[in-house]
Amino acid sequence: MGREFLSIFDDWANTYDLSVAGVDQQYAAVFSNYDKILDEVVEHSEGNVLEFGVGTGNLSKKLIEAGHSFIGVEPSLAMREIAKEKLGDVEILDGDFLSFPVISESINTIVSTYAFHHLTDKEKEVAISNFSQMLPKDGRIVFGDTIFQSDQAKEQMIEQAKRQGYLDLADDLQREYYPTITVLKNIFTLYNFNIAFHQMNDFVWLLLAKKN
Ligand SMILES: C[S@@+](CC[C@H](N)C(=O)[O-])C[C@H]1O[C@@H](n2cnc3c(N)ncnc32)[C@H](O)[C@@H]1O
Repeated sequence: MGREFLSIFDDWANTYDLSVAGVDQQYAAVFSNYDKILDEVVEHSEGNVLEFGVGTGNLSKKLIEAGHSFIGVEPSLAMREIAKEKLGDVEILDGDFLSFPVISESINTIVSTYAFHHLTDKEKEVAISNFSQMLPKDGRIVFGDTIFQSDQAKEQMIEQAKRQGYLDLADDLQREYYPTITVLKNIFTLYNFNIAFHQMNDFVWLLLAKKN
């Protein structure tokens, strides 16, 4: 469950860091301000951090450099191998948002960038329910991901991508489960979080949630 896009990431792993640098024109706007987005996630993280969808380890590296105790979870073997090359002796577990090894350390902040949209909205709710149980009072969730202000805004972005000839991007926006702000607000509120959103580029928003 939630792992149906894994082969895409196994294939993308070797060139992923070129994409985030903006080399792939189709995704340049999605990855615009990439470093700033990761820096903001680090800025809002506190204490022991658990990251999902580590990818090639770019956010992990910044969290470790900022002095956080860190555990990563990543389902793609190819991505885990690149992250381990980059990070050295760091714990990166084989797992995903819904299914991962038992974490015995107490966690203060759960983070993720460009990954939560791989879950359907129903699966997102299951994940947040579980994270709410894992986190203490004032525990945080800090996500950066593509989020839309409305279904209509999402449709407009898909049409714009088609007009620009960005057909991979248009397919991606239609295939994966990019949520609206309203859907996320409802889920996080239901599971006892206060939540705020900040827009980081035309696609990506920072989601800041604190457990009551
Ligand atoms: C676009 S990359 C983002 C990588 C990194 N977080 C970053 O910001 O550059 C998405 C990552 O999420 C991982 N992923 C895919 N499905 C997932 C799931 N269900 N749970 C956790 N991670 C998942 C992919 O393997 C990939 O490494």
